[in-house]
Amino acid sequence: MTPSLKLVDATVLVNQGTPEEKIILDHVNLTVESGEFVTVLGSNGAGKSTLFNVIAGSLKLTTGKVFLGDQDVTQMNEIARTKTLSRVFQDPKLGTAPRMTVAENLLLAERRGEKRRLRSRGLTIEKRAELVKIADQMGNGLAQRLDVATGQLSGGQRQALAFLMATEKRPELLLLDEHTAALDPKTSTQLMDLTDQQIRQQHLTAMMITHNLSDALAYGDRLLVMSNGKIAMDYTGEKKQALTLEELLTFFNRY
Ligand SMILES: Nc1ncnc2c1ncn2[C@@H]1O[C@H](COP(=O)(O)OP(=O)(O)OP(=O)(O)O)[C@@H](O)[C@H]1O
Repeated sequence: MTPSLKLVDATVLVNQGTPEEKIILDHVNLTVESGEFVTVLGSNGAGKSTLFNVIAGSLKLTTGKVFLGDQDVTQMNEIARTKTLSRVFQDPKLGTAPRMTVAENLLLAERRGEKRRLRSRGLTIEKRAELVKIADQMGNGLAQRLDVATGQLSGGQRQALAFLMATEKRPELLLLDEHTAALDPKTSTQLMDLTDQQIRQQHLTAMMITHNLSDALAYGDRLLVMSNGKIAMDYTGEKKQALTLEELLTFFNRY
């Protein structure tokens, strides 16, 4: 089977030719198989967001290649890549349109990567029932707020909506960029459980950046640790299962 993601010698050099020249992604080779759920850890400035940015196309590689499925997307811009991948950010304001209602946002997400414009008359009784069902999966009152402008939602509801929008139309690759970090512990746990459940049920390929070591251990079937723009550790299968919090802490104290 074709992997969902392949990075070949992916390198980003910034401020080229100046005293501030720096490699922020250092010859990274990474293959993520279809259906894998990968958690990504690393200290501040380790290169986690840079890794996601080059995958999503918001940052161009200096050298190397990015493949999504069997397609070489190295030269493809960020918007074109949204046909294949979706991303949820830490900030609940990103990923949803604040003046549009929850229902309108969900309708828009159904058409991710397509050129067709949103038609408000598209919300038939059947469609509404379908959206209620989708929003109800969160169990946080989102389903009762379909006609509310997204800007009026609580941070947790908005982040749940952003997650649902990212997965409503099945992405080839789902990028979760500290998507629970801005939430209170209870809401964060709720969204993390929903995340895991959706990834498993829909057999999604997902990568999740987190600073929460326990979440990185508890979720996913592979764990990457980034350091200085490189993948310093890559734990899969039984090695990931056997990994302990103490070992991870020891690793972090060393870097
Ligand atoms: N466009 C850019 N130009 C110059 N330097 C950059 C650019 N983007 C990132 N960097 C630098 O690259 C390094 C890695 O940043 P990155 O945001 O990927 O780290 P991170 O692991 O996501 O950190 P955090 O946990 O703080 O979000 C940092 O030193 C950062 O300042």
